[in-house]
Amino acid sequence: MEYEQSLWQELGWQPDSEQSRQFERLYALVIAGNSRLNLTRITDREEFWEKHLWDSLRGAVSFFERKDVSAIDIGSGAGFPGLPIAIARPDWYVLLLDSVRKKVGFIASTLQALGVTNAQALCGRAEEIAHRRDHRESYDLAVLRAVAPANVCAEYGLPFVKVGGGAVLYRGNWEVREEVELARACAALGAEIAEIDAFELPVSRAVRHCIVLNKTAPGLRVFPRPAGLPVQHPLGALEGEPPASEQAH
Ligand SMILES: C[S@@+](CC[C@H](N)C(=O)[O-])C[C@H]1O[C@@H](n2cnc3c(N)ncnc32)[C@H](O)[C@@H]1O
Repeated sequence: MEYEQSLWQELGWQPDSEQSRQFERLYALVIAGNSRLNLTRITDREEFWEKHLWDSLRGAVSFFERKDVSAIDIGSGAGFPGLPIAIARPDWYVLLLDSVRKKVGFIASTLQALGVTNAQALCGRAEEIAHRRDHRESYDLAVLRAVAPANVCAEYGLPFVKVGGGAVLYRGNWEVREEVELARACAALGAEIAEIDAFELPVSRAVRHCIVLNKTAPGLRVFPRPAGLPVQHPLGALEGEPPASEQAH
């Protein structure tokens, strides 16, 4: 598997044989589940390795030096980026949250089939689950890929994060306007933008940005606002039409 070897070299992290086996099995399960559940448009094997496995790990790899991290993947869909992260770091705990029951069912059965015991799937909306005492400000790391505009993702994710913890927003293109809006949202949510990490995927050369947020202060209890409000009235939004790239990944 020369192709996969070169991907992992570029990431600076190598799966062991058990993790490679789990990635193979994950691919087979996603392809099998796709016909029933329409989970992803990425079905080509090499594309799956690059856009689902490599990309999922790329956003979290800078945290890999930390042990026993408690992480939450919000809007996990078929399990990305949280599932590859849970496979890569068996000492971490990863909660995979999504509001669509059939997707959460797929994640739960996949965790079982893969023998992944350090992750759980939960069905619910971020706006509701973040107010539960057992989840609020309880995680070292929140990851969100392709869920909503960045300022909305900040409102979904930061209330789950402990003070001193972080969030990674996986984005495609990145515009100045998004950064201004995100910075304004972060100011309301007790966080700051720590890093904007721009890179290209190793094969397709598609542009990606990982936006790293640091939680610096406890958040106000009003956040996240009730379901739907963060999208309808995004925190920190500037006047005028949002850029077309905001939802893109
Ligand atoms: C485009 S999919 C991305 C899935 C995955 N993160 C990925 O990158 O492949 C967005 C997912 O976010 C979920 N989602 C959107 N808003 C949500 C919310 N407020 N709470 C929980 N899940 C949400 C949707 O159900 C959907 O599965």
